[in-house]
Amino acid sequence: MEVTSADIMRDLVRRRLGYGRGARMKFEQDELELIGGIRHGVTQGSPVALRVGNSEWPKWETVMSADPVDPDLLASQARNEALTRPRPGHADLAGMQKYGHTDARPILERASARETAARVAIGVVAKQLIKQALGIDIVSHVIELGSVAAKPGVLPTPDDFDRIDADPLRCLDPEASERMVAEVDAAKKDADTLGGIVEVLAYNVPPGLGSHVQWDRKLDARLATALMSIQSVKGVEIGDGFTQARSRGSVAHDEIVPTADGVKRITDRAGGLEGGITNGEPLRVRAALKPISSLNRALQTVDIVTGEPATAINQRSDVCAVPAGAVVAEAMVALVLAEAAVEKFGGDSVAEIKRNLASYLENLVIR
Ligand SMILES: Cc1cc2nc3c(=O)[nH]c(=O)nc-3n(C[C@H](O)[C@H](O)[C@H](O)COP(=O)(O)O)c2cc1C
Ligand SMILES: C=C(O[C@@H]1CC(C(=O)O)=C[C@@H](OP(=O)(O)O)[C@H]1O)C(=O)O
Repeated sequence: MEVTSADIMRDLVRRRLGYGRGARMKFEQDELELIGGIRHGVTQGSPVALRVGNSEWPKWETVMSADPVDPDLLASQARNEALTRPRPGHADLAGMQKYGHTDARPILERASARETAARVAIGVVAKQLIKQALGIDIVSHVIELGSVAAKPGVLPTPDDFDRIDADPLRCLDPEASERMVAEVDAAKKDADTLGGIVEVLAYNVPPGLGSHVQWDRKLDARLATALMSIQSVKGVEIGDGFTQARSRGSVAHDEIVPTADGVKRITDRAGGLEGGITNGEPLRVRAALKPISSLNRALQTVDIVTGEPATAINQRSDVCAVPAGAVVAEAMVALVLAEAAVEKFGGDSVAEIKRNLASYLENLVIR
């Protein structure tokens, strides 16, 4: 299939955008290198390997050196002070306890959402596969930020893609977006941070991805794991899951009616998934991100070395990373769908997957 560094860079750039990101996003650059598996813009069937460097890395080489370094050199680097005051909400304390460190640096660098650059980059390969072989389009948007919610029930289509990206909060509702900007400004002024909710939709998903037969083959469970693995995600919703839970059965489900050539559902409250299997309706999932845990108004903690009460590590940070979280969520959904598509349709080339898909659709018991 076709995939170029320009395709991958496009999503890497999208991940860095969004109102409320910290200073790092402005001066750091993602440096992409395609290492293997792609030749002249076409995958070869061999594994695809890519590397996403950080243009700021040279400044960190001493601090993060694998081998012992001259203590005088270390001391001359301001950033090298031991980080002994773990931030509530970050991985700092749990990681220090588990791995036996008194310095949070090794924990926070590994836990950092910097890692999501790699997920977004490889997610583009997955997106290209599901687009070229199955015609699937993925779109994401921010539906809540802090206390502001976008108008409910407005679902973006692939035609809205550029409009969403042009919005500072990646929100489809311009009036809500304006209020979200104000909420980010207010949180920043108060030295505080914000979280929010993102929604990802996938269009043209064929019925039959995932399976009800085994817990670990259910596609809703696999999507939930993938989304929950994103830093700061604390809740996942499939379709209207939480609203369904508060409704009666008579208004919670998607009734099925006959059409000229098969059947259709008159609503999509289930988000395109029933029994852990895609049902042919648009796939719709949500992820809730908690507020960033590095606050300028630092929270109470304990200094791990002295045992004394302290205020948490306070360093430059995002006020809100929800729009970036939406782009990462797109990548995770694409990776899960690509895996499920290859399981279901097999094939060693795009043409073969297409043939297998066409034959499956043609032979569906009920269309
Ligand atoms: C795109 C993105 C950017 C983030 N930026 C920050 C940040 O600047 N400061 C921070 O403390 N946490 C940030 N986080 C969240 C932390 O990485 C996360 O809270 C931490 O790794 C602990 O994991 P958990 O929240 O999933 O438990 C960010 C998360 C995402 C998805
Ligand atoms: C570097 C990125 O995000 C980082 C994710 C992150 C965290 O704790 O998750 C904390 C911040 O970095 P630091 O506290 O080290 O300055 C973000 O800038 C990135 O997204 O490329």
